[in-house]
Amino acid sequence: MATAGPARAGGLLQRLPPAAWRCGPRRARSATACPPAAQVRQAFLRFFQEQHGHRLVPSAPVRPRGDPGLLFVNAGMNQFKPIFLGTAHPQSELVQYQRVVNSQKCVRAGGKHNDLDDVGRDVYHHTFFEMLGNWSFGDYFKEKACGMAWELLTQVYEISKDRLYVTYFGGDALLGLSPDEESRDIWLSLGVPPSHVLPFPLKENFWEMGETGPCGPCTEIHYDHVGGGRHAAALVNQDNPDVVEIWNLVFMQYSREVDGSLRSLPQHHVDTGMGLERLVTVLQSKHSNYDTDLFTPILDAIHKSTLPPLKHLLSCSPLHRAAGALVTRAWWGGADIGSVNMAYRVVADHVRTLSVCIADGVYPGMSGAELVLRRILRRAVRFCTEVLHAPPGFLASLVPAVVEVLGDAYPELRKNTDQIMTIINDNEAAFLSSLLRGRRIIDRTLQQIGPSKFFPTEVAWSLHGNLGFPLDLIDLMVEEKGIQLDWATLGQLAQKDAEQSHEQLEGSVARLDVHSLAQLQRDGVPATDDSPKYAYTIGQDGKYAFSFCQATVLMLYKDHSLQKEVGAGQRCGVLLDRTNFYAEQGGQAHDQGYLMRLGQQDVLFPVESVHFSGGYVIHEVTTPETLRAGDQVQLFVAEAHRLACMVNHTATHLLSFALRRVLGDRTEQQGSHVTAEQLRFDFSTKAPVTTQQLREVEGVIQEMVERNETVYMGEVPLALASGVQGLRTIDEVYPDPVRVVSVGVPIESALTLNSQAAMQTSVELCCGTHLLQTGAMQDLTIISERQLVKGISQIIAVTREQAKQPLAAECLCLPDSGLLLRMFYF
Ligand SMILES: Nc1ncnc2c1ncn2[C@@H]1O[C@H](COP(=O)(O)OP(=O)(O)OP(=O)(O)O)[C@@H](O)[C@H]1O
Ligand SMILES: [Zn+2]
Repeated sequence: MATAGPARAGGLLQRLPPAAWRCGPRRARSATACPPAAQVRQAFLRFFQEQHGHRLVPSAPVRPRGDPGLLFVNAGMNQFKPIFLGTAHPQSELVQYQRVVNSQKCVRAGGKHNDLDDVGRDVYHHTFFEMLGNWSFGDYFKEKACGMAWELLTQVYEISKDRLYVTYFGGDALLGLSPDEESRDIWLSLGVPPSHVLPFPLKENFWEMGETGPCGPCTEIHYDHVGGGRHAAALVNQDNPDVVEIWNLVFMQYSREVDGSLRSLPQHHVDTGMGLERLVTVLQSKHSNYDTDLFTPILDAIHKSTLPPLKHLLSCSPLHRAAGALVTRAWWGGADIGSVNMAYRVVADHVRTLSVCIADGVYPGMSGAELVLRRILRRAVRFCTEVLHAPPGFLASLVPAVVEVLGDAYPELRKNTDQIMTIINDNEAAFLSSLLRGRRIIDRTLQQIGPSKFFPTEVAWSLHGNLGFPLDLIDLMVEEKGIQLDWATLGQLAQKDAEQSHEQLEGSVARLDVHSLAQLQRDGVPATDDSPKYAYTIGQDGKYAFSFCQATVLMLYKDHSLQKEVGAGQRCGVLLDRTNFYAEQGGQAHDQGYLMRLGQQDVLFPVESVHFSGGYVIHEVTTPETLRAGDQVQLFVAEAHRLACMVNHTATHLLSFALRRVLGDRTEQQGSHVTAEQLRFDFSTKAPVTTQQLREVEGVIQEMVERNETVYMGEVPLALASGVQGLRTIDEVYPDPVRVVSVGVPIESALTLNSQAAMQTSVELCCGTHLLQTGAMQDLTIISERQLVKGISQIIAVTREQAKQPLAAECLCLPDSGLLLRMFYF
């Protein structure tokens, strides 16, 4: 399909005032005539949705779903990763996506994409930003993608063409990759002058998802903020604030293999991302993102309540940036004008990030994304207090300004404003008091070490780990006394930490890669029939009988490839036509057990883990003997372990219901994890939970257990289930049809229109395995309840015999983590 002409583009924006788009850099600069950011965002979405048949998909929360390698959602493509990897559930909506458009909340403040250090120093990198993107999943490719991008920028947004430069992949001899001449020629054919079409090497113009996985050449669009007929090609990709990348179009056509080689992907995809803040800066004829209406209300709010004057704030010349870089090391001792400007930018940026993260359920904490958020908060607090001399509570007071800017696009901010402010205030108070404590520890240590060049590494590491002190802050504090941190040793410790968490992540996982998944689909291998996991009954005596399951080995998976045979002593994934093993998902631990080859009763193949990927269940085993495709196996699930998981999973549903009953309807589940030993349940609550309330919660559960209520389970269309009032869902992507679990009320009654059942008992969307009657739970005891942060609590509970045992009194102290911990002794 040819790209739409100007007439259609004009039609697209017909509801926008014509003047709104007439403030390009070469036109009159009038703040009022500039398109507000909201219109810019809207025009992007409408262009792809209405003119080019894309489906509008809402922004995913910034807390990643099912991607343990990722701290925050950092690009629009994250939520579509299962499509690129081929792991999307065959019954999920994802597999139907062909053309998609969205505006994604992104955080780049840790992990691979970490722009934290640039924030405040330049005027176009933020820790939180919005990425506008359009996607093709096996649909259009390079020509249409470039054509639409060019049309949007030059005809709809009316950006002058002579300010735009495009880059393409210039090839890589080592990898044997030729230049992406296809993209180059497309740009030329669109009328971009050859002097504006520039080749760049792998580093700039080849995009990779990670060390392995989908990748491909990209083509980027850069904008020259100076213009005036100059030729700025030499400034492209030079980190020059005058010539900035605005849009990146990635063409996913390869996958990087473990051995470093590249293989063609089964399907070619387009993944694009344009920073809204940078685009709005261009369209509002500004030079700095902080000068646009995405930031000015926040900067005004800072200005109104702080003493230092707002000077040169919005223009960040290279000179200013250099000054900014210098003062970061100096401002601890006192403020200067450069750091005031930087402080405004840092605080405005960080309060946006904090607001968005907290609204999406990431709270400042002790590890992973939570820890990163805590550092962001502490960095913001330091700038507020040390540079802007703002009183406690100042940072949180900026949240309404953030909500004013972003609340229409992301209503969750409006919904959670109070909670965001409370959490920021609580954490600020904890930090300020730990600053005092840290200062005392540092002073005492300095007195004790006598004449020494270095500050003791173990003290610094512990201040860093336990009190959340940034190492550079400790460095500045000891530097005043002429002492240094031993950065070499600290670097080794940090490296060790990173390696450990990497190993934990990579360790046990047996997941099918994109090629194997595509090959299985190509070969017509059906998704694993795992319905036997639900095949169990309960006898008169209340005992559970699990049905027997026999299956055929369809394929083995080892060294990232599908194999027909695996020799003895090898660790591999076993793909069967059917299984009764529960694969780790939905917060429930995977089953344990073993496989046995038919007719060979003396050789057990213990199952170490069970994973689910693209509809296939993979059993991870270390083979005691050769295993081949076609072998018949019997499956033995460890029944006691499975039953314990079932008890605890059903208990989790009852707990969720009972908490809502006792604490009110606004109690929302934030996360849960069910193992055979215990259950963990995180939930939001307005006020701290009292001991009395916890006893009531246990009482509600006890009644449901004593009534030995039937647990009804069944599959229903997702649309039907999600419309039910009071139904418990968590922000997960559910398959369609979806499984519903209802306690005491048959599914049909629970889901009828106007049914109050979901308000009066536990009705949840859930794929877990559950008891058939609540009686087997016997008892439930909450063994700990603690507040993770104000507004979010975590309960750990045990059931059956364990619930009846008296607990040993134990006192847990967390070093100044801002956590309130309570243990209950029964
Ligand atoms: N930290 C950020 N703050 C604001 N916008 C960003 C940031 N990082 C990326 N973007 C925007 O998202 C688009 C796509 O992201 P991509 O990963 O290609 O950027 P990038 O190559 O990291 O950008 P840069 O090289 O400028 O840091 C960019 O073209 C830019 O407009
Ligand atoms: Zn569940």
